[in-house]
Amino acid sequence: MDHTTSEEGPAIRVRGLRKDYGGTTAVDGIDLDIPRGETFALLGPNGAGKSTTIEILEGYRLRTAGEVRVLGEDPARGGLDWKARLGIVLQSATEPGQYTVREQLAHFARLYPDPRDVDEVIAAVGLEATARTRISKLSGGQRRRVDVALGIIGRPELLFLDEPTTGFDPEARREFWRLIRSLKDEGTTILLTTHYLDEAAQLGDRAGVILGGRLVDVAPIDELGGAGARVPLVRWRDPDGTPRELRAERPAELVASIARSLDGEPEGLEVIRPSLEDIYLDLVGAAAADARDEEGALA
Ligand SMILES: Nc1ncnc2c1ncn2[C@@H]1O[C@H](COP(=O)(O)OP(=O)(O)OP(=O)(O)O)[C@@H](O)[C@H]1O
Repeated sequence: MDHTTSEEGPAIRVRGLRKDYGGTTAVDGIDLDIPRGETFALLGPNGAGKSTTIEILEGYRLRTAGEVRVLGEDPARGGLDWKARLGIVLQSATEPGQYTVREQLAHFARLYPDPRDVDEVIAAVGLEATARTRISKLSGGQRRRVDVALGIIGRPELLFLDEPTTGFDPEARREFWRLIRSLKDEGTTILLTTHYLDEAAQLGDRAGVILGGRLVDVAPIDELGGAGARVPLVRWRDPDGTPRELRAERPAELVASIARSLDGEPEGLEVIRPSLEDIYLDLVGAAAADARDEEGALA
């Protein structure tokens, strides 16, 4: 289904967003635009402010300050028509009720104007074998699939996924990725938080790294951390055992010159291409060091 609507502007527009919980500032001045049709991965360590941000966008939490538009509406005032255009998978799992998987989905499907077919959704999340099982009898990972199914049953224009695959086994995670790609192909805009960097790399068009309530980087997935972050690292040991490492744009040339200078095979040779996880950890480490320097300067 084509989700293009006559509305102008991005799916999500955030300016100067702030959220204080008593004396704690959880979100500290975020600016972000997410165009329609994009899959955006919000990354950051525990307590960084991801869920708070996403819950404000969903209309679940009120902001302290800033401007927010989600599908053209202020989430603090969004009505039922607006809510029906969103799909939400919260971080905390569904309360297991009396109902079977199929009953629960059929019930929720009736709340939306143009729901997906219940059996199609059950198949998409791989719950055919447990469709007639009470949710309370499912495993943690199976319940999480029910959460995802409930998030997409209403054919949302914008889907929020807060750590959707926590508790999934590797095969289920791959099935879930296929499902998300098919939603993406239909034009669904997706905002995802995850601690699995491979998931962000697989699904995200762009990612943002949030730390201490601030966005410290926003970029296309394969440009996160800047060009320098992707330069391969060559490691080896000198004949006396001293560990050596150098970054090299052209690692083959460097390895050849090391081999020539040693007149043989370098000990412990490794050429490492930084993964998204390495780049993310470097970014978070560098931003935490900057924050400590700032605090030190103010003290
Ligand atoms: N209801 C609340 N009352 C008070 N403080 C809160 C509340 N919810 C979150 N916080 C605080 O706000 C900060 C951001 O929390 P948030 O849940 O948004 O982080 P997160 O990035 O989603 O973390 P995680 O990866 O662990 O889910 C944390 O310091 C947290 O302790």
